[in-house]
Amino acid sequence: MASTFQSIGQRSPSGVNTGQRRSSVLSSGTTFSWSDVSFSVNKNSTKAADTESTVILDKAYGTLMPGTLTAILGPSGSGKSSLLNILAGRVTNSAKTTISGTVLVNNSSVDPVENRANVAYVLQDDCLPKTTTPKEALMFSASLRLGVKVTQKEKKERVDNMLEELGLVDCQNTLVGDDLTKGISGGERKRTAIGVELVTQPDLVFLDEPTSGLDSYAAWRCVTTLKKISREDNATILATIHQPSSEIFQQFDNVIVLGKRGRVVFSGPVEGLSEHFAKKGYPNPPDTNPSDHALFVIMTSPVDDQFASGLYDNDHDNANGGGNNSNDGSLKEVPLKEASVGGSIDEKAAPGVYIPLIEASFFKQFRWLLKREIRCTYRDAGSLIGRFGGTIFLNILFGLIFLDAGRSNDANTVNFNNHFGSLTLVTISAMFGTASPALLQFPAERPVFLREYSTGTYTIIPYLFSKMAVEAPLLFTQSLCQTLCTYFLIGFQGNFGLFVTVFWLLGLASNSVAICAGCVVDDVKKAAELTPLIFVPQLLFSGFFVAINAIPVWLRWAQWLCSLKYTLNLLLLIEFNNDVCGASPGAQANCNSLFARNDIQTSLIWFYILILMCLFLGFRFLGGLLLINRSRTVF
Ligand SMILES: Nc1ncnc2c1ncn2[C@@H]1O[C@H](COP(=O)(O)OP(=O)(O)OP(=O)(O)O)[C@@H](O)[C@H]1O
Repeated sequence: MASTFQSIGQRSPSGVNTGQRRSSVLSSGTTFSWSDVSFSVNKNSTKAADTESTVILDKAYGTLMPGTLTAILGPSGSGKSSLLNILAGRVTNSAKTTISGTVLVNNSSVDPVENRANVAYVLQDDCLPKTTTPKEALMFSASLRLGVKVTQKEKKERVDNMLEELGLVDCQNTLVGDDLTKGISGGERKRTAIGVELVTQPDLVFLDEPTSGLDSYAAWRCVTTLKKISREDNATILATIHQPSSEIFQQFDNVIVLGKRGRVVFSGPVEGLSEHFAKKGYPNPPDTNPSDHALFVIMTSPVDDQFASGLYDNDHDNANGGGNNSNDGSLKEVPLKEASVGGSIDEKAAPGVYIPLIEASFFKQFRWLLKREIRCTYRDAGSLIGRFGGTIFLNILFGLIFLDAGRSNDANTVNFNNHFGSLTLVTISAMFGTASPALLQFPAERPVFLREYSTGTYTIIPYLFSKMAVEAPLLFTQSLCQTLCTYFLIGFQGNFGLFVTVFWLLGLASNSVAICAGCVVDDVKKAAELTPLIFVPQLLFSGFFVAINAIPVWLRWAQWLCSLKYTLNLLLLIEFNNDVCGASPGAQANCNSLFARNDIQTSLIWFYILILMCLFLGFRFLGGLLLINRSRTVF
């Protein structure tokens, strides 16, 4: 049961890593086949021998020929998406899942993970940036994914042709939008997602439910376009589909029907489906869509009867890896075991690693990403207003509540505590204000990154740099706004420029922590739930509620991870300088007590700055690693 994917880690017979051969090998059309593909889910998240497992796919097989459009059909939960994900290299063996089988590309055994870059994969969820237009999305994909041999002029032409072909000309300059922001329609969004992949003229295209959520006309139009592209570009296209109408079903050349117990019921030309069911004792009633009939039989007749009737014993038996369908729709046997000669089977091979094939240079990736990031930022006016409006409102409020608290540098302990308290609260507010936008936005943006990264559009470093290049000036402006609102009202006495700089450092570090958290969780709701876990410890180590010296020694190490603590150390040293503390012996005593309680030392100023920089860079680096790790198992 615990066998690994048989072809994992293998190279093609030529010794070339198949994940890096996008155009050279596949340009003349791709024959893609698979056999004995099994997938099971272990119930206890372990592969121990006694672990119960659920079989999702059992020795699935199929063959796709160049220039054909194939559908994967089956009842809900029959494993359509799982099969597509496995073939596209988006799912690998893990503690919870076991996958085995053989995948052949042009008769050479490949590891689907390494082969990822050769597959244009259109996800069920569109995963497009909401503040981009269809034309910009296609241009972004074409510019970064088509090699330097294609000139920018040709890329523009391809984009225009694709927009035309997909019927997106009228909405090419409308924002994509999302559930909350009105943009192009659902069908247009789906076609844009398809265009983003097809503009690179891939040989192999997989689509997960391209028609879901579309009305019947939009669905028909979508499938018709796919068929046209398969013919014109000699592309090999495979799509999972839910309950297609007769008109849509007839557009497909071939169909693979998944049935019960993870088994393949039928794999062959669309016209052969009724015949297969009739031969096994389930004749198609007149005027009934063969795909509806197939699903109806699978869902309603007793499973044992289905197996007893030989419904799953195809003419193209498993040993041969399934049937093969030529362009004219006729069946042709291809013995896959024979075809796989040259791709040795090594169960001990290391799991495949996806190394994206990047066509564009580092600077080109950075330039395009930066351009998009800037555009998305200024187009998302609501977020900008919320961010800066919130900062200004809150800090004016602090300023009014703590009005002149910073000017009372006398020996009075109450006044001193107000002065210290105002600085602490403004700093806490700065931490939340700079981290929240990233914490709430990044989980929503992450699927776009994962899709683009896994299709080799760009690498992680230009992505993180481009985000930083836009975020850093925004954080600086936010810090400046905050300081302007509080500094003069409260009457802080430290250096204004140093205040802004330290708040900015805090913003950079908090932003990194937020991005790191956004990499761990799946959605905005979970990110919001994670907020206390990230920020409450920061408050505990800030020295405001409890002095650092009062925290148990074995817990004090955690302060090293708290940017708030070092920001406060710096700000207290800037604010409670010689002018403030030296005003009277009482003021000096208060300052000394404050610094001693929180273990703050003037000689360590550069050390505190260094820690903040390390937190900023360290969490950013960790976020990058988490993102790469995610992209291995999730799209
Ligand atoms: N990683 C996983 N862990 C646990 N269960 C899984 C996993 N992947 C797939 N499954 C299960 O496998 C079954 C098939 O899922 P899959 O999404 O492939 O079905 P489907 O045919 O595409 O369904 P639908 O048509 O409803 O989208 C489901 O019961 C699903 O819960």
